[in-house]
Amino acid sequence: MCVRAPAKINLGLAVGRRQADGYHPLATVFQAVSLYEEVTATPSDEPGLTVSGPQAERVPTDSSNLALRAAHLLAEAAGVEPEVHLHLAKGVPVAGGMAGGSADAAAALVACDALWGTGMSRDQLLELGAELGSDVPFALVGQTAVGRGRGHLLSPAMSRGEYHWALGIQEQGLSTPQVYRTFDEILGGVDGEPEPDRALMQALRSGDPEAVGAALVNDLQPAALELAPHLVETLVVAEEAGALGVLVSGSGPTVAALARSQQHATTVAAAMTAAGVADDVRCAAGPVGGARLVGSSVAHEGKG
Ligand SMILES: C[C@](O)(CO)[C@H](O)COP(=O)(O)OP(=O)(O)OC[C@H]1O[C@@H](n2ccc(N)nc2=O)[C@H](O)[C@@H]1O
Ligand SMILES: Nc1ncnc2c1ncn2[C@@H]1O[C@H](COP(=O)(O)OP(=O)(O)OP(=O)(O)O)[C@@H](O)[C@H]1O
Repeated sequence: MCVRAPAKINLGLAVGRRQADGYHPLATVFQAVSLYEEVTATPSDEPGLTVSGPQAERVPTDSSNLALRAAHLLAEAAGVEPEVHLHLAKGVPVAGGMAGGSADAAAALVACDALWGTGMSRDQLLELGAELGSDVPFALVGQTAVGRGRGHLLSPAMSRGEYHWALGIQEQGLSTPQVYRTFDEILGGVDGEPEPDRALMQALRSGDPEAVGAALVNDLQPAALELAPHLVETLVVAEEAGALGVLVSGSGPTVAALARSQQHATTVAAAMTAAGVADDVRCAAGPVGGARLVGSSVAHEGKG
């Protein structure tokens, strides 16, 4: 079974004060974008995991891997043996703030569910996803959604139009817990429940990319910039190339620049490359759907 799951950009990320459980209450607006992880699940009496892609060597292949954890959690919930080999073809930057590991977990849940015929409901898969990580439920549903709680309680957000992004990727990732710790030190968050940005929600409803660009907001950005100050230059170069809005995605360090069109996204990406302010650049569009089956093992083998 082969399943594809998308990366995300947090168009808005409002972060409240750290709770007793160590997590922060969020009001985030996720958009799923067209960078994908592909997870292939094959029945095997020698369970294991292999990884391919440009940053494959940075991904753990032991039991800490989120995709393996997802397979084990599903097997336990369904009462089956986790006799599966997983292959991850990574298209999302590792530790980049775009939820690549979460996409792997979501894809592994859907692939193993199909392989084992567990018959889990969508809500059961979402619950298992939330146990694995705050961003996993969104990788299952995709499109545009508001995330509350730890980011795992989703409601669909009205959004019109297609959005084109230029992404500035860094070789050196940022640790999500460390970015939240730095946020605690320098800002701390406000008391009470954070709310999604009204201007952003309105801009998405009207499908106005200029207004969406102007409303992009990330409370974690100052913390990410504290830990990786060179990202300021990446933001400035993208802005000067005419981006409608620029921000650090989630916990960073990937910089997301909203462009006017697909062609303009290529121009902004080229400006980041020329200025040497990103180790790699990619273009992507959103919103796109969540984790879905793209082939069975028979079709996969047929392709050689
Ligand atoms: C930055 C975001 O990507 C924005 O969507 C997410 O908040 C992070 O989601 P994630 O990587 O799936 O995070 P998890 O695996 O659930 O948590 C990793 C760590 O991030 C911190 N964390 C995460 C989510 C949250 N609402 N508050 C937090 O403080 C905690 O230190 C936690 O131990
Ligand atoms: N399948 C996986 N792919 C990548 N990293 C994984 C995976 N499983 C566990 N990890 C570990 O998790 C860390 C964060 O990985 P990930 O690529 O999901 O970060 P991220 O995109 O910044 O996450 P988020 O945006 O959800 O905070 C990695 O540095 C790695 O040690």
